[in-house]
Amino acid sequence: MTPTDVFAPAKINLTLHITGQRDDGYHLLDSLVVFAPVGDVLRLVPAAELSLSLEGPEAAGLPADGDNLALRAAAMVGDGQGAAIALEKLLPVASGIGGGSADAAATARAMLAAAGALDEGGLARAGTALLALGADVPMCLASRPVRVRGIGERLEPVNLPPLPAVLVNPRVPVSTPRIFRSLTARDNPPMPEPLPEFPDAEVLIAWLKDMRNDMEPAASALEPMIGVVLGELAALPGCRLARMSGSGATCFGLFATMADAGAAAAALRVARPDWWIAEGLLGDQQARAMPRLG
Ligand SMILES: C[C@@](CO)(OP(=O)(O)O)[C@H](O)COP(=O)(O)OP(=O)(O)OC[C@H]1O[C@@H](n2ccc(N)nc2=O)[C@H](O)[C@@H]1O
Ligand SMILES: Nc1ncnc2c1ncn2[C@@H]1O[C@H](COP(=O)(O)OP(=O)(O)O)[C@@H](O)[C@H]1O
Repeated sequence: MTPTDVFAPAKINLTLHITGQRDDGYHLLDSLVVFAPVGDVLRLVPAAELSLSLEGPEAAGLPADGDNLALRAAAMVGDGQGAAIALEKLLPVASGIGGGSADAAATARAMLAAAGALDEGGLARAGTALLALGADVPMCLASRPVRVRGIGERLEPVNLPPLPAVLVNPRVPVSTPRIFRSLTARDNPPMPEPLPEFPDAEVLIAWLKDMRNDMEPAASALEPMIGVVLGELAALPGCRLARMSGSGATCFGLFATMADAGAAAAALRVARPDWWIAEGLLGDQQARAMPRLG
């Protein structure tokens, strides 16, 4: 293995319909998922054994041992290969944007690449195995716009126009199982089948307004700060839609242009210096930086 840098982009659930529950308690989803140009960065260097070091502004409190999802993924797909993994943690933890799953997926891609197995078959096998680490891992392995069903293992690529967005986390960690447990309805309608065509961002945003995140009411009830974030995002000039991602607390605002999104993010940074705020084009394949191999 030569030193390898990989990008682990944030996952955004543009929609998150909870459509049922399996006998084992896991919930069935129907979710439109895109990836953001903001994410964690990992460097893998050849070594005799697997090890992990953590750095970056969001690393505090993360496990650096065998509980870390990056290390667990490396052990599961690495076929005995060693690697010194340096994780620069830039995404807030437990925030509805799948940072741990993204780290696991990015590490797995790098290990597969090193083993010469970064192909459709290798990725599919890794997705099946790594579902045990988190229902978000298969979608993070895809790292492109997808419609996600099942508990997170059924993926269908979709073509979406890139969406100018502002991401906001009010620094309230949210436990995913806790929000799932507190849902009052678990049999909500899915998205339409098939999905319509989305010729541009305006059409997509108009359609998204009729869709939902079914975890948003329960999460906002447990963490009222989520409602505050949604209100402040919606009030920013040019914001077309404000919604929560995943089980929260990160929310996104969608805008017509990146100029609007940038101005909104700048204004919010002044008003809310303690919040985690990022802007960028969601689902922009040009901005996708993974894997940067070699
Ligand atoms: C809600 C979503 C939407 O993308 O995102 P996040 O909020 O985590 O980002 C995911 O489904 C979360 O996936 P992930 O965070 O990987 O969940 P896991 O670690 O597999 O599961 C944590 C717990 O959430 C519950 N869980 C998870 C996924 C699912 N489809 N149904 C569930 O009921 C289970 O109680 C499980 O024990
Ligand atoms: N590399 C990692 N990055 C983030 N969280 C991790 C990682 N490894 C293990 N975890 C654990 O996984 C849990 C979920 O974290 P995360 O993936 O950030 O949540 P979410 O999907 O809600 O954004 C946290 O409790 C955290 O301690």
